Amino acid sequence: MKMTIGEIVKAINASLEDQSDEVLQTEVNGVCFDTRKLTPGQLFIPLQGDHDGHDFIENAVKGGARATLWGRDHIDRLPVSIPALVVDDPLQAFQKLSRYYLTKINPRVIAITGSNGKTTTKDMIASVLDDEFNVTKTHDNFNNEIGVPYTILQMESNTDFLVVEMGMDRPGQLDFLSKLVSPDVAVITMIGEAHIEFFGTRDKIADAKMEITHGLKADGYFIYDGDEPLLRERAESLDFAKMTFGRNQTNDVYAVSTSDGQFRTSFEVNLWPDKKITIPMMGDYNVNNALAAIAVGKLFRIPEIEITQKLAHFDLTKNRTEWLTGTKGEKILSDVYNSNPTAAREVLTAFSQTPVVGRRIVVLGDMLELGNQSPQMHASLAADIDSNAIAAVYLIGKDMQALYEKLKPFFAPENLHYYQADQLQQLSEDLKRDLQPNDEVMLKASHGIHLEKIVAKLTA
Ligand SMILES: CC(=O)N[C@H]1[C@@H](OP(=O)(O)OP(=O)(O)OC[C@H]2O[C@@H](n3ccc(=O)[nH]c3=O)[C@H](O)[C@@H]2O)O[C@H](CO)[C@@H](O)[C@@H]1O[C@H](C)C(=O)N[C@@H](C)C(=O)N[C@H](CCC(=O)N[C@@H](CCC[C@@H](N)C(=O)O)C(=O)O)C(=O)O
Ligand SMILES: Nc1ncnc2c1ncn2[C@@H]1O[C@H](COP(=O)(O)OP(=O)(O)OP(=O)(O)O)[C@@H](O)[C@H]1O
Ligand SMILES: C[C@@H](N)C(=O)N[C@H](C)C(=O)O
Repeated sequence: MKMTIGEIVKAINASLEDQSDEVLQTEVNGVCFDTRKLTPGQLFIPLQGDHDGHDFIENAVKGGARATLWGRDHIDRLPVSIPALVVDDPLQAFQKLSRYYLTKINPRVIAITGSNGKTTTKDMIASVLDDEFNVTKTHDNFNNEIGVPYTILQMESNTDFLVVEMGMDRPGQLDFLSKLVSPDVAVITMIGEAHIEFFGTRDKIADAKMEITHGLKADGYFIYDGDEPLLRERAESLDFAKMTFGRNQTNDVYAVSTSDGQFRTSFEVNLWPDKKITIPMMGDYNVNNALAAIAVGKLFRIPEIEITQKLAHFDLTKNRTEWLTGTKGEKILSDVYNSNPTAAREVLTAFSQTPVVGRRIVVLGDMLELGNQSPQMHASLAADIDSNAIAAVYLIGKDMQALYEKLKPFFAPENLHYYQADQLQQLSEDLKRDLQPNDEVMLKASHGIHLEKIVAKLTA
């Protein structure tokens, strides 16, 4: 992104003391809200976290910030060494600037949400489009009221498509994000139980997910999991053009056959009979993510051969069904970015079918934000852990105790381990000790449990 300070001042209606041409014509080359990642020439945006971003202005200046937004309630500490664009609320100004920039660049916008599969589907869609078009996509998991404006402001001036992931954990959030980006295409991958603590039922999660259509352009497309009744019944009342994907043959795009592999999954799709499509990852559920990407590719007339090739090779964001090798040579399936019952069940099913020379070992951490249903939801995973397929289980977190109790009758004590949430270090040491070169170990937990620290130790 390149904009002059004068353009930014106008776009967000900021106050600026020094209105000299020299200042107004100064160009910034990006935005940053974390001085630890700031590069010279950027506009610093002080946001509120546990600390106040305004407290890091000296770091911003040292880091080469060319200008900064500045909250009016901090006017007593107005910086003088770099232009300070004074606004009522830096976050709202950040969002307003992103809206202005989006309108200026005017790409086609594909917005993706869903309880699971957002990041994977986003990566697949971006890959399918990026030969024919200039694509900017969400990086990492930057999918909320900060992450989406940040993604918008990453666009270059020649961006044709913005492929943006949208997350939510409260009603109203997707309404805001959808109206911020005015998508040409809105995609819902599926409805699970993520963040059900704040909704109570999957029905209410579906209502919140449907908010992604609130900003959809009148001639836009709504693409969704047609096998999900909660989405089908809500889509019926919408006037938008629609495309469905899934396994039922009533869908516009459906998988005809699938074959699961450890490192790749193949399937055929109704659009191109007898043509095998391969994705470089395990998990039958990822076929659905690929079907959504195929629907988008078809919508924008990407040739079938190109869609197939791009799905076979795309850069999946880390910590999602990612195979790694441990220091002893053991195979590690790292799926540690987040977890919820549907996602955990899907990965356990896929992992239990992988070919293995040694033992299959499962490491599961708490699934957060499930509310008062959480213990039962944790215990329910016992149905997906077959002691004939899984040799040993390691569980960590308060609610994983419910699963631990459920599994006791099926595993010898030496093969069933339970750890309190603050015993991550002990779990790590025990796994380091117990894992053997021929083992395969899968790890999955909510972000807040930080199993990525264990993956780092096992692969260091
Ligand atoms: C505001 C901010 O930057 N927060 C990030 C910060 O949090 P923290 O409270 O630790 O900030 P600090 O108190 O340290 O600092 C305050 C600000 O000052 C900046 N700063 C600090 C030190 C310094 O030396 N220089 C500085 O400039 C600092 O950058 C702050 O701005 O750090 C955390 C750890 O890195 C970040 O996690 C935190 O990021 C917040 C959470 C955030 O929203 N980041 C977005 C870019 C984002 O999209 N993050 C996603 C997570 C999104 C998510 O959880 N999505 C959910 C659903 C959506 C729910 C939504 N309501 C929500 O809660 O987010 C999902 O299910 O996907 C990500 O990173 O994964
Ligand atoms: N279509 C799907 N159906 C069910 N589970 C899925 C699906 N796609 C992915 N998953 C599971 O969800 C995990 C996270 O995938 P991904 O990061 O793509 O989803 P996400 O919606 O971005 O998740 P989060 O909101 O936690 O970032 C995967 O590793 C897998 O366990
Ligand atoms: C940050 C919050 N929206 C989130 O993603 N919570 C999950 C459940 C976690 O922290 O693991």
